[in-house]
Amino acid sequence: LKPRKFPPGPKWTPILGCAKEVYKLREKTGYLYKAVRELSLTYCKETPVLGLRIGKDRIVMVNSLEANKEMLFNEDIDGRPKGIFYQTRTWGERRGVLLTDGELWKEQRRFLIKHLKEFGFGRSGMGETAKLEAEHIVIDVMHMIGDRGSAVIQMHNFFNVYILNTLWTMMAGNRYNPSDPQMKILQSMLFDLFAAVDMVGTAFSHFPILSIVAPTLSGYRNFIKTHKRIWKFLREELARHKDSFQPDKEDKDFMDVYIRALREHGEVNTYSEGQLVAMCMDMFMAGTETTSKSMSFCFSYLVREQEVQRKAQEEIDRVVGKDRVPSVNDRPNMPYNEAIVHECVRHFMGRTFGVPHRALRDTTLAGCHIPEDTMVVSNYTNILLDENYFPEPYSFKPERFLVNGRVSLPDHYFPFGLAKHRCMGDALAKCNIFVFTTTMLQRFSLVPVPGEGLPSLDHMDGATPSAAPFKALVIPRI
Ligand code: HEM
Repeated sequence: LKPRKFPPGPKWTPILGCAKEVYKLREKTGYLYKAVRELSLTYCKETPVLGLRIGKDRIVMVNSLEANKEMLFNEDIDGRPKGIFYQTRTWGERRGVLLTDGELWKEQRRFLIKHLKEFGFGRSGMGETAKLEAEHIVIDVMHMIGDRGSAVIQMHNFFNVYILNTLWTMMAGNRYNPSDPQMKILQSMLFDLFAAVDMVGTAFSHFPILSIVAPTLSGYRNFIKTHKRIWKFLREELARHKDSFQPDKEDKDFMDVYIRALREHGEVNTYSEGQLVAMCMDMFMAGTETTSKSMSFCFSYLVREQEVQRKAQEEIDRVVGKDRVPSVNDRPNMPYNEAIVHECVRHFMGRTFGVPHRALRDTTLAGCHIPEDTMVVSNYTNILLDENYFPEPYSFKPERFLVNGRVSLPDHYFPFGLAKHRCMGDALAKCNIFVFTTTMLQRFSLVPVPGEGLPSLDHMDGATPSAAPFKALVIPRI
């Protein structure tokens, strides 16, 4: 039964809830965020929250700016969802930092941030790592171009491994070559997984019985297969670290720090080897998927909008010149390029939902009753793609973040969340996007492939949306 004063929404039927209506609208519009918008227009004329039930899950979508701020600062809604979808990825237990809450999340998040800083996270070392990766990008692109004068490059997932490397250097002390066969498989499996599930779950999480009676159809089998592959990759990395660990030598990366803590204190409180693997998995997923998909939107628009590209290159040539590579320290002097970073993150987050929260106890939101264990999700579309906040929201206009030639971020721009669960990696994401984009544009121009038209404005739906696959003709400038 729908609880009293629960946010308005479609009627609930036994077992399915309103799954049928959501599914039909999603089929019609092609995207979950558009289905949610249509439902909100129908049922929530006066309330900024939409109440759904899909299978076993009570879900509240938070639509307005004010309601989102209220939700993100409400400590009663500071939990993360529980259940098969969120726990199968960590061996049936609650582990990691992305989808946990309470003491475990608090202690481990603090430990992770504190020690990652030793390896440059959130500090100047981060810019240096990004610069090194950007240099690899230039070498790899030049290699693709060879002596042909230009190359057609598949762009929508081009930056994935370089982005992973900036994080992995700190987490596990190594970088991967984009042509590494194991990394290629892992990245493509992750891409497919994120396209097949939503932020709020997937068929087998709303209807757990499907994981037994229809494991393939419900996506359960694929979910397990992808996770097994990632677990194997991480466990091998851990085994290598344990074998080469030398207690009297300085720690080289976060894995070393954690291994030292386990050797010195044992598996006490919330510390365990499983927790280390789960945190690496969280960082692997949250850290690469989000940034690389923001960059897919960035380059899709840069190829479409040659004028934006020209303005960015003019600023790069003026501030950095051609004799050195751009660095994150150039950011204060390059407002247009910095604004490009914010604009591409806006396009990415405007098409996705926040990481789900969970009501830890009965509470209220926008005057509605939110019972304990309800999933509560920020709907960023209604802020980041709302024309009242961002005029012509579907255009790519870096200028919207510039006031008197300087970057100025409005209060309604918070694509990394707010309050206690705010994204851990925003500084890294912004640094990578800035350094990779400016280095690419300093060295190359990207134009539509002759005869193939402009990159599509469509995009791929999923937990993290991506620009539709596209290619660009890449031509050296220097
Ligand atoms: C463009 C890139 C990114 C965007 C738009 C983004 C956005 C977000 C959002 C909206 C949240 C949820 C906040 C909430 O629950 O209220 C989040 C959480 C999180 N992000 Fe990011 N993120 C990005 C990149 C990264 C990177 C690079 C990392 C890793 C270094 C990362 C790690 C995390 C983690 C661990 C959490 C969970 C935080 C917690 O619950 O304590 N993210 N992110």
